[in-house]
Parts: sequence; structure tokens; C-alpha cells
Amino acid sequence: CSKVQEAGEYNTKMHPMWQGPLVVPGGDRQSPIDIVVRKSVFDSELKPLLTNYDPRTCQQIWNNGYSFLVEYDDTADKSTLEGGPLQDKFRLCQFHFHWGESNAWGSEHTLDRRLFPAELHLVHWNSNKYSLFEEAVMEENGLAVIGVFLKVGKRHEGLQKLVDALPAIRHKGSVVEFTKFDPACLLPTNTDDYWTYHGSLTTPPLTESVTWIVMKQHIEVSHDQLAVFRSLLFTSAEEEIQRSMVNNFRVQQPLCGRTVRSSFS
Ligand SMILES: CCOC(=O)CCc1ccc(S(N)(=O)=O)cc1
Ligand SMILES: [Zn+2]
Repeated sequence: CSKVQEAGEYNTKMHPMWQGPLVVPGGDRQSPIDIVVRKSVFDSELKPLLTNYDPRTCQQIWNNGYSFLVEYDDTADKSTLEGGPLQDKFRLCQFHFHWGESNAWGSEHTLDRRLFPAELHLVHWNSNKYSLFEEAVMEENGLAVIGVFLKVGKRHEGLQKLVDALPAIRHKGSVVEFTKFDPACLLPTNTDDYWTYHGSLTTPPLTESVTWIVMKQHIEVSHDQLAVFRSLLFTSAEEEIQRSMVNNFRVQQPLCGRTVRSSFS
């Protein structure tokens, strides 16, 4: 399988984050992918997801120059994910989004090549086996990321608190305190139906350490809420040329014979 990023990754390759080695050691379980729905395999052993998030562990929101991240205190098993395809307990460390410059594209995963305007990633690490995220990120069973597609429609009331905080972190490197936010409000009502496969981080270090759990049901956000995402900047306040934070997604990667399992038939 391709061990070097697709030539078409112009957007992401041009972004400073992508400078450096684009060859991924191994490189046969990269993410994101196109989920071909009719080729996914129903697995009756897959359990419902069990999320137990404590809003009191929410700490800050910041612009890392590629997306914005809401970070959680992951020094104890206070906000956790288990069940689904997972054998262990995983600790929530952050969530972030990927989006486009237009509503026509922006998601990282696709469903039968269908693009969504944005995609939410809730990032967890295996606290049964490892003691730090930085350790788990290098291990095959180290991470679990829940992916949720966003569609443009009615305003998402739970998201608005986060949207209202974005103007304060417009530039790369800015951070503000952000507390008492329950990420469960961003999950779809149905979390029993999902696809799962073994993949990687979609940004450097691109390590193949992620059990992906992609929700079948999307959430709706308003056009105006997405427009505020696009008002963020890739660049720091000191830089001469300001660049809008849009199209911060990676192109789909080769499946390389992997099976995508579904929790529903
Ligand atoms: C060793 C430090 O590694 C990191 O900070 C990786 C952070 C990171 C977390 C999640 C993702 S995603 N888009 O695949 O959900 C990409 C990168
Ligand atoms: Zn992501």
C-alpha cells in the first residue's frame, strides 16, 4: 500500500504541520477512509458504546494552528469510553473538528464517497494499558476516536457555548479557560449504530494506534455556527499573512484490505 501521502494532498501538505517526513512507516492502516457501506460486515459481538463524561474535567479550548481543541483533565478515569469494539477503558483527552471552506466538503471520513461539511473527533487513550496519552499514541491499541459527521441544519444549542468561545482563540497558539462542557451533548441520539475499523491519526505523527468508531447518525449545526469555525486562523497574531482555518482535513487513504465492521445490520 501507499507509504507516501497521496500526491493530491495539496491542502494538508502545504500546511506547516505537514512539513517533514511524509513517508509513514508501514502505512497499511492509515486514516481517514471511505466507508463503503455495503462492504461493511455486521458483527453481532459489537456492544453499545458506553460513554461516561464528567463536565467538571473540561479545562480549556485552544487553537493549535490546525484545528481548535477542547481539552479535558485525563489524570484519572473521570471521563471515559468503554464498550463498543473496545476491550479496555479509554480516557477522554480532547475533542476537535475538521471542516471545509464550503459546506460541500470538510469531513475526513466519507460514506460511499459522500462528504459532510465537518467531522467531530473525540479522542481517548487506553488507561488500562498505558499511563499517558503520549505513550498510548505510539501503540497499536492505544487510542479510540469517535467520529461524528456534522450536517448543516438547525442550530445546535449545546455547541453554541463552544462557538461563543472561538473569537477569543482566533489565532494559532491562543488558549482560554473553558469549563463545565459536557461533550456527550455533541453525540447523536443513537450511539448504538456505528462502523469501526483499525486506523491511524489523521495528522502527524500519523501513528497507526487508533480504533476508529464512526457514528452512523450525524448531528446538525447551523450555517452560522460553521461560519464561526471558518473565522479561525491557521496563523499566529505575529504573522504578516493571515490564513483562514479551513480545509483542515486529510484525504482518504487506501483501505489495504482492512474490514470495516458495523454494529447494525
Ligand atoms: C505525540 C503527540 O501526538 C499528538 O499530539 C497527536 C494528536 C492527534 C489526536 C487526534 C488526531 S485525529 N484527527 O486522528 O483524531 C490527530 C492528532
Ligand atoms: Zn481529527
